[in-house]
Amino acid sequence: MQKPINTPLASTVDCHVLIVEDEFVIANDLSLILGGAGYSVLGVSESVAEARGMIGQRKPDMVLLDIYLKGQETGIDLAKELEDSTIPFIFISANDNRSILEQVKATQPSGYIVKPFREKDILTTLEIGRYRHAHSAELKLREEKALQIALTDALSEKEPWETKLLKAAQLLQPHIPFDYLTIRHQKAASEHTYSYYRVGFEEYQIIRETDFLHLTKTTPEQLFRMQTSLVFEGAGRYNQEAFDRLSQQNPFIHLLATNFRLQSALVVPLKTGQAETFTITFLSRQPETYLGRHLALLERLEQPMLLTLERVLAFEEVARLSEQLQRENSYLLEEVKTAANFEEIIGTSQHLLRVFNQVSQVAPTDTTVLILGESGTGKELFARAIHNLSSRKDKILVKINCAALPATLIESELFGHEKGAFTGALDRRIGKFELAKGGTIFLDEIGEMPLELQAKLLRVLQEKEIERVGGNTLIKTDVRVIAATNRQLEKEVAEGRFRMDLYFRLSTFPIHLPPLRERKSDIPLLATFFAQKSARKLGKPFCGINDRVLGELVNYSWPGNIRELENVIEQAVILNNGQTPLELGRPLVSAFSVNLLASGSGENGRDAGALPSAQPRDLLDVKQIQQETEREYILGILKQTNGRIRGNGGAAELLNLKPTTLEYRMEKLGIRKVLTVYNPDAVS
Ligand SMILES: Nc1ncnc2c1ncn2[C@@H]1O[C@H](COP(=O)(O)OP(=O)(O)OP(=O)(O)O)[C@@H](O)[C@H]1O
Repeated sequence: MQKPINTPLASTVDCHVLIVEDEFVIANDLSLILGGAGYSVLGVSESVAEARGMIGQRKPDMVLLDIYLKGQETGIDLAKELEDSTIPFIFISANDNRSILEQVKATQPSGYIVKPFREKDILTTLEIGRYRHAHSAELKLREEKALQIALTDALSEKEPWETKLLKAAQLLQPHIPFDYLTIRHQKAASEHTYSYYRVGFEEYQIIRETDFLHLTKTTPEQLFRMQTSLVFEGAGRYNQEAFDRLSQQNPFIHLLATNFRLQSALVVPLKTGQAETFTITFLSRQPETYLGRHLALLERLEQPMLLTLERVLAFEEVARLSEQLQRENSYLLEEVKTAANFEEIIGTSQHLLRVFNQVSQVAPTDTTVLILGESGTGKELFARAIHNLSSRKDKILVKINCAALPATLIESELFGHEKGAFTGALDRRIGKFELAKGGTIFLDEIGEMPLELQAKLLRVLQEKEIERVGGNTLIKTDVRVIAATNRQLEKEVAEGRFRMDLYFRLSTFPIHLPPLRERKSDIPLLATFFAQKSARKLGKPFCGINDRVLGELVNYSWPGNIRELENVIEQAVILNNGQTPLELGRPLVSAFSVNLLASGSGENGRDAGALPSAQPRDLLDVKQIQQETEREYILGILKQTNGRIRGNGGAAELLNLKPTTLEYRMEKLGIRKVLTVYNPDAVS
């Protein structure tokens, strides 16, 4: 419940009264009456201009005001200014013309005394006037305090800015009227404008940028240019000619004025300590809406609003950072799982030593690196090594597999998106490029990137700027890019699936990782390393690898490269009793063949088995190896299904192929269908 208002009036000595009266005798009379009652008379002015001068020197606590004065201006003109400056005034006039009285009433005087007057009339009206003024001043103060609290609450709510600011606008309306309100929020690298159009008593239409462009027939570029030319250094009110001038100087205000028939404005820029600015512009259809008291109210609200905004922004920043931290954290957890130090790259073959040299050369620079090599040759491992040997090693390495995401999602995954950028974009999300700030981004399977996105990636590499999906601002990036592919990018370029310009941009420093079959001397080392690692993981003793087994490993062609070797050894360790040297648990049939089979079946329109006959020698060898591997793999599956091709659990189903396609491939690979009963000796 509110406390009853009972403000004691200041003593008459402390009440300074200005008399604005051009008749000397009356003015003198008034001075004597006031002086006799103990009031301090500030002075007597004969004209509005003179009164203004005196008020400028010292603000009176009360003005006794005649209507007709010396000069052009009347007491009513001055009354408007007094009201605006919240100086109470009492009219003293002999005028009883009705229209004049109407005008007098509109100025909300604290009293009205008709000439000729008695001393008693003057002193009583003065007393009542002072009391009413003090009373309403306190009421206003309370109202203002309540407004301040309500604004703080509205702005602190956990809602989007658009909703919060609408609530704040609704709260301000009874105090500062407007027909159109725009709030422009500028940050270092981005900005957003919120606009509200009053369409009913308490009804507002949110004017979003697209609506605005449509309504005003403007292009986004034009709007951006107009808005950026709009700079308000301080608060100001613009009525009548001042508004016309503002609108002439300022194309954005002009656009608003013509499209929404606006005629006056009140502007206040709020600059936060985080170097963000909120420029609030109230606009009205009336030519003289904004008074000094509106501006004064805004100036009084400025500090509390700034404090609230700074707090809310700081809170948002903390939330953003903690989200970033959480993301980084989940990456780091993944990192722990896949951690691989440079020392853990095993191999002493000439091929590998050459790669080590290249890695040490390029790692400390910020150069983009393209790692080429078959699947499982260690591309990711080397990407991590490059990151770990660079000055960015204490920052995050973010990996993105371009083949694992649907084309429609890669862009948002890489660059992030704004809320509402597409169906399902419920929140703003930062992309991997932003996440990798200061660190490295590893774009695995770059050859799978859709053409349209390749253009955007090229721009990012050249300009070092990204744009979120659905966003309209460019964000600076500081990220080193390492890309990898198992495709022959030159062939992809020749066939129009990969942009040549991006290829050249990426291949500034290419590193070719040799397939395992070309560095057989590393196989025993790697096998022993993986066996020890698995044994440690499983808590088993390791008794070495049988020589015969090592021989088998060295002679195998390893189409799945090191990953396949690692899997084979891990299985062998699982099956090993921990007391005898390692034996292979199964014949060497490559799991990697699934990929070959898939690409060979023409799913992506890329037939691995359909190389043109004029290929160089080494490519033909590859083709033979692929066919051999595919043959082995199909045989392996047929063994599992006891030779059954069709139906539930048949080889075609396991291979995710149509039975006729499988039969066709089997025929091509020389596998005959007589294999109906599993006979391990016959197949291995
Ligand atoms: N020289 C090496 N020493 C030790 N481990 C290795 C070596 N090269 C690769 N590996 C291991 O082999 C596995 C496959 O390597 P990685 O994932 O880096 O290959 P990739 O070329 O990126 O494969 P893909 O093209 O299929 O993504 C990983 O477990 C990696 O740790």
